[in-house]
Amino acid sequence: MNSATELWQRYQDWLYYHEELNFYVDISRIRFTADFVAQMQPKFEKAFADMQALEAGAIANPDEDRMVGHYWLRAPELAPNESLKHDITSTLSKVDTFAKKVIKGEIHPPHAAKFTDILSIGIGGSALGPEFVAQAMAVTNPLLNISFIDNTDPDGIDLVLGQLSARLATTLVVVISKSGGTPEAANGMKEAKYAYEQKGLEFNRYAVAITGEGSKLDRIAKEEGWIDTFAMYDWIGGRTSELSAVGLLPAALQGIDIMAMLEGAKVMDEATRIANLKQNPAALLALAWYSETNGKGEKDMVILPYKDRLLLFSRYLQQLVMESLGKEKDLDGNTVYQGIAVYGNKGSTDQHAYVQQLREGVNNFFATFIEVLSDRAPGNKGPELEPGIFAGDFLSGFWQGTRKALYENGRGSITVSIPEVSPRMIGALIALYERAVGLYGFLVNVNAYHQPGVEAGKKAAAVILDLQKKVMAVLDAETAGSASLSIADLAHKVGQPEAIETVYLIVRHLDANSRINLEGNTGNPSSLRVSSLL
Ligand SMILES: O=P(O)(O)OC[C@H]1O[C@](O)(CO)[C@@H](O)[C@@H]1O
Repeated sequence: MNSATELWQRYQDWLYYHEELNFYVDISRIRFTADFVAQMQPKFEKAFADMQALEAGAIANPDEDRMVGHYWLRAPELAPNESLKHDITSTLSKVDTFAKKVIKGEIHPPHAAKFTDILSIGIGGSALGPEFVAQAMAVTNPLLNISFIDNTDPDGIDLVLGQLSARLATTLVVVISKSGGTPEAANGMKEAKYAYEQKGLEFNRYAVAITGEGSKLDRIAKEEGWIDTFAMYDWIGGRTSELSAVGLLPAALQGIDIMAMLEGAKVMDEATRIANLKQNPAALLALAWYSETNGKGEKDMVILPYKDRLLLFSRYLQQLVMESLGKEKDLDGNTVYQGIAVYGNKGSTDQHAYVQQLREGVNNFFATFIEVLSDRAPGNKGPELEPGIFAGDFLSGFWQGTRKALYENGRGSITVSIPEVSPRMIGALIALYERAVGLYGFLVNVNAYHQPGVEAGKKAAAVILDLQKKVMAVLDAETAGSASLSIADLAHKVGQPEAIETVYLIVRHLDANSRINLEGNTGNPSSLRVSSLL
């Protein structure tokens, strides 16, 4: 299948086009055969049926005993009961009203007519969607500027708060955490609160929360009298929450048309509900993924949007795909080590970074190009760079050239083409990938809606913080004055001689931040003597 004529035929045979959205999916450059499609047919029939049950309210996340309802966010009429419908519509209208009031100045900071900035605090699904959408829809002069704290890196927090310092008194803080207990989000909130207090500002008059009802964050927000709280429901997973209050409130505050985002997702949902492989763009993606990875994650998914605005799409998809599919066990309890690794930034920039390896190196990936048909805002043609050639022509040429060069060297690619980057298209893209991941999860028989592996890291971190508290207590009790301890003695005295390496790493970090005294050579742990600052 290599002659140009054959490829052109394959392109036409497999091209998916959604007329209303002007949205294309091309999987012709994935080398699957008709036999493979026939073999996959029964699996898809089951996946379509499973997906239908999920949308009807089945417990699709058995471990957490949860329904999976992100599709209802853009079609509340499909929610399985009246109370859920009411939750969706009332939250949406609350988000819309609140954002309009903030933009008009009807909700304003205590000592100014209007908010100028938004500081969004959250991590994972409570940050990646809002960050992606903010960058995708950025404008030169926004109504409100948005900044993000999405980590517990103190230096990163200082940078963001430092940049906001002169405008903190007109900055609205949006704390987002579904569980309301994620340490990074909680720390970001505490650090922001401290910065407000340092300036004599009452934090509660600047803060709103988006969180599950009754969560720790919800209780804090209510007890402290924050401006408002917005509900996050247990049937919405973090990584599929961009079209809930989590993504819609930050977007609406920036003046982004959230109804268009929801509409784009709704139209895409209708298209991806069709139980027919060739007519369903999400099923086509899942088919291509399965073909490339053998249904076992054997190749990585490289996301290459040829559009700066879509730079963060790969990071957004990284969580959506990897947290959903990256599972040790399948739904029957077999050990399967499933998943598909996702990475990428943007073209043509990446052509000058890692595309060399993609073209010629280890063949362990398939590419997904995102092509945006319109180059610039309407009416802005830009300068002619060469006779008859504009900057966007280069971008398009580079994309086509890379697609061709990869294919010729036996490397597969998918191309998703959209007319422009708009709220409607963002909604459609999100809905397309949510459905593709869901269908693929059913194809490979994993629970795509839980993330048990993340808990292991969180628990291990809690153990280390606990050990650090013990280390400090021992140092304060035993080394105040002139005494000091070796690392081995210290580990022994905290009652965990086996954790000597952890004790060393804790001590080295404390020393680098001037919180203890350390003598000796840090590169030679056995030479060290540790003591308290007391
Ligand atoms: O919104 P929360 O509860 O703070 O969780 C943030 C993120 O943490 C995770 O639970 C684990 O990384 C994600 O699934 C989630 O998006």
